[in-house]
This record gives sequence, structure tokens and C-alpha cells, in this order.
Amino acid sequence: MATGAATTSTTARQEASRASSDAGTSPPVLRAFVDGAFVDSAGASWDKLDPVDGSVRARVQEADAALVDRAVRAARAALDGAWGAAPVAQRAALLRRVADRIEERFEQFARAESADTGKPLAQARELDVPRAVANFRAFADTIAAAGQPSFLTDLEGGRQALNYAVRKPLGVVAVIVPWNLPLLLLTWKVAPALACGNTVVVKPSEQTPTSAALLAEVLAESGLPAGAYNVVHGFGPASAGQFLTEHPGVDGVTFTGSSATGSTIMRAVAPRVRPVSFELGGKNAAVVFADADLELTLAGLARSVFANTGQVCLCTERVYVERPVFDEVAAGLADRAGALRLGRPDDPATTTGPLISAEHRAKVLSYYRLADEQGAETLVGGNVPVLGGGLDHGSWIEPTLWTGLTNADRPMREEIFGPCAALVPFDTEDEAVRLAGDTDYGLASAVWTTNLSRGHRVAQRMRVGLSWVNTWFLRDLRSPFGGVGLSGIGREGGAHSLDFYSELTNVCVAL
Ligand SMILES: NC(=O)C1=CN([C@@H]2O[C@H](COP(=O)(O)OP(=O)(O)OC[C@H]3O[C@@H](n4cnc5c(N)ncnc54)[C@H](O)[C@@H]3O)[C@@H](O)[C@H]2O)C=CC1
Ligand SMILES: O=C(O)/C=C/C=C(\O)C(=O)O
Repeated sequence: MATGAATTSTTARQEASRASSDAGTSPPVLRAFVDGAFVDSAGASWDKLDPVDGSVRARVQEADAALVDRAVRAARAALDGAWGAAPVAQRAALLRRVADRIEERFEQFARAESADTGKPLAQARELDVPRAVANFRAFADTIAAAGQPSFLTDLEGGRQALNYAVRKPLGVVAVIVPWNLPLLLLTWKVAPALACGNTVVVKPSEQTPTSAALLAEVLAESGLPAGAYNVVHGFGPASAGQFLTEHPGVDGVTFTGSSATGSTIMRAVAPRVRPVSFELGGKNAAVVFADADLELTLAGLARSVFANTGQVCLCTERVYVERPVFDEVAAGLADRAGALRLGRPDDPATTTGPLISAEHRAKVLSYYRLADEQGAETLVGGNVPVLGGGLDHGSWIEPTLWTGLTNADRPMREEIFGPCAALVPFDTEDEAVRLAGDTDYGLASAVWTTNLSRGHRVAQRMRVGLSWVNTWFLRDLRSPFGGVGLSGIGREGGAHSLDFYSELTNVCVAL
């Protein structure tokens, strides 16, 4: 039971029934989850708006500094108590139960995720919720199988020493996640953090607070001790995000979001020299060679440019096409953009949702205008659509393609994070690699070719963390995930996640 400044608290089960029964009546109130209970905050509240039609979806209570402090203290107590002492087998078993329980509540998670973001319900069912389940199962497997190398060290005189390392939790981990794939990215961090015995304080995006609260219910039902998972709602600067990252009780920060915020968080933890793991933005390139299977390529490009309305850090915003097939690729991709169906999330015909917010649409639209000013030819889109049926209060935008831009133009250099890309021709492999690498970012790339030698060669030359050939966003959760340059620091995934979420103590025994 929570104590201190909060005025009321409820169990996870009570909150679950409240949140689910509120649908269709007054918007639910979302509160922090601290020390195993939902608690009121003395801070302000804000309305979480539906990006589909601008209606109010939830009233969210902002955690003030005192509540963030309580959350960090609760996490510390759980680390020093039940969860920190839990053996690996117990942690792995808990993660598997969590996966099972998310599956039991599959539709509730899918609807919550779709409602917060406006993304098609079909996408939440096919991508976001299955990945949350997979994240918990993958890290249960990873921690259960994790070992450490040991070394027999030869000493003078024929003696030896045994060196081995023991894995310990990093500690209290701040988990700060964005709004584009809220549940997927939250569980991608929470699952390995808990697997390694850490406790967490989560700050979901102010735009997408719901799935973090649902996950609190599931974790509590699955037997996670109170205090091991806490949620504080709020914004970044002068709000829960800043209070959390500057808190002296936080031992490390894992963050996905913009490069600018990553830089701010680095400064926040610098005085205490805390480790960070950052998955930041991208300005990702696709390279299409003339020998590519164009049907496969166009389908892949359409997905990589327009998936999640372009709001995935891995999305392609620059498409370099070998000159002989340039016109064909441009026309084919424009056809596919024109075939996308913008609409309500629960309409099975909908392929594409709105952007997350009016503010984000203003940003994306500013790049559409900039592309016009810089002389781009707009092949398709370029505007705000008129959809009718109440949708025109939402944050809709047209899928958009340009030609005529160069790498010097701002729409080619800055992350837009919308359903748009520019196509540029190239003549040689070296030129393609140079153009693709001409960016301060370095997250992902995709090479499209039927020449496998070239595929391997070009993929390896890309200055990125993730280099796909004839595919995009194909994930094996054991493989390293992260970026170079402005795209991030560190790698997560499989054993790489264990490395971030653990401290190792090397024991050296003279034999
Ligand atoms: N995965 C990605 O690559 C993402 C990239 N972006 C990029 O960032 C741009 C801005 O979007 P935002 O929502 O403002 O992203 P953001 O990076 O500012 O926000 C992401 C998360 O960080 C938190 N945050 C913000 N400032 C913070 C601070 N000073 N300390 C601690 N936490 C803080 C936010 O509350 C949110 O939970 C987008 O237009 C897009 O270009 C946004 C979301 C995800
Ligand atoms: O597959 C993943 O683990 C992550 C995918 C997407 C992002 O990290 C993002 O959009 O930020």
C-alpha cells in the first residue's frame, strides 16, 4: 500500500476494472503506479486527446517531484528486498507468466494501444501486442541461458588463478519511452531490466500513458513484488521526466526518443556519471539497385516509408534509386502511397492512422512546406486531407513522396517522423553508399538487390546499427539493436541488453 503525499490508492485489480468500465462514459483517470498501487498525485492533470478526432480519451495525473521521489524509493526498497533477491529461475518464470497474461488480455492491450495512438487496430494486433509478448518470452529465455566466461590464469611457478564474473542488477533503472510504439518499446526495456533483477520507474510518453498502466496490472497479477515496477506520468522538462533522470536514486537510464532529448538526459545524469542506453532518431536510407526484384522492393519500400504513419525510428525517409529504374520505382511507390486508406482504427479497410498529435502534424507539415520551397516535385500527397465524418479534428496528414531534393536540403537531413520520403537517383554503388552515409544519424538502412554479393557488401559498408537486405524491420530479438552517431548509444537485444542492465563483479581466486 502506498504511503506519504498521495491521498488515495487502489489495488491494480480495482484500477483495472475502473479503466475498462469507463470506456464509453467519462474519460478514465490515469494515475501513477507506485509501490504496487495506483496513487493520486498532488500535481496537475492534462487531457490526453485522441489523434483520430481530437476528443478527450483520458485525464492523466502528472506526477510531481515528491511522487517521483516516492517511486524511486519504492524501487530501491524492492531492489534491496524481494525482487533484488529473486533467483534467476524465479525471474524467468515471472516473465513467462507476464507474457501469458498479456495474451489473455490481448484485445484490451490492442484496443488501448490503438486508442492512444490512433494506429489501426489490425496493426496493434499484428505488431505491437505480439511483440510485447515476445519481448517477455525472449528475455526469459535469454536470462535463463545466460552464463559468464571464466578464465584459468597461468601464474609463475605453475600456480593458477580462477577468474569469473558474477552478474548483478544495475539497480533502479529509469525507463523513458516515446509514443510511436509505446507498449513494444516499454516491454523491450522492462523485460530485460526485470530479467536482470533490476527495479524500474517508467515514464511513458505524455501522449500514450495507457499501456504502461495496463502493464502495471499484469505485472502485479503475475506476482511481481510491490515497488519493482512503478509508473510516473508526466512530461519531460520541469516534469516527471526531468525529476526522474536527475534523481540521485536512479542508477541508469534507458531511453528511446529524439536525439535532442537524449542529449538533455545525458546532461542530467552526467554529474552522477550514470550509464545510459539510447535508441534515438534516424534519417534512414533505402538503396534500390536496378537488379532488384521490383515487386518485392516496392512492397518493402511502401512498408518502410509509411508503416505506423512513418512514425518508427527505423522508417525510410531517403530512397536512393539506381537511375535505370528510377522512374519505375517512383511511379510504383506513388501508386502504393495513393492506395493507402486513412480511416478509423477499427475499420478493417484502414491501413494508415493519423499522426500522434496536432503539434507533431504541425512539425511534419512544416517539412512538407519546406520541401515545396526547396523546389521538390511532390509525386503524391503534400497536404492535410479532408476526411469528414468527425475526423477533421484529428491529426491526419497525407502520405507524401518527393523528387528533386538533394542531400543538402533540410528535408533530407532532419528527422521528419511522418509518412514521407524523397527519391534521389544514383549511378554507382560507391555513390549510393556515400549518399546513404551522408547524415549525422546512423540507425538503419535497407538495400534492395538480387545480387547477393552486392547485398552483403553494401550492407556491411553502411554506417548504421541495423543494415537490412531485401527486407525491413525484420527482427530477431537476440540480435543487437541500436544506432551510431545521433541515433544512439549502446545496443540492446539478447545478451546486449543483459550487458546494459547488469553490473559484473569479477572474482579472482588464487588457487
Ligand atoms: N523512437 C524515435 O526515434 C522517436 C523519435 N521522436 C522524434 O522526436 C520528435 C519529438 O517528439 P517528442 O515526443 O517530443 O520526443 P521526445 O524525445 O521529446 O520524447 C520521448 C520521451 O522523452 C520524454 N522526455 C522529453 N524531454 C525529457 C527530458 N528533458 N527528460 C526526461 N524525459 C524527457 C517525453 O516525455 C517522452 O516520454 C519527433 O518529431 C520525432 O522526430 C519521437 C518519438 C520517438
Ligand atoms: O523493434 C524494436 O525493438 C524497436 C523498433 C522501433 C523503435 O525503436 C522506434 O521506433 O523507436
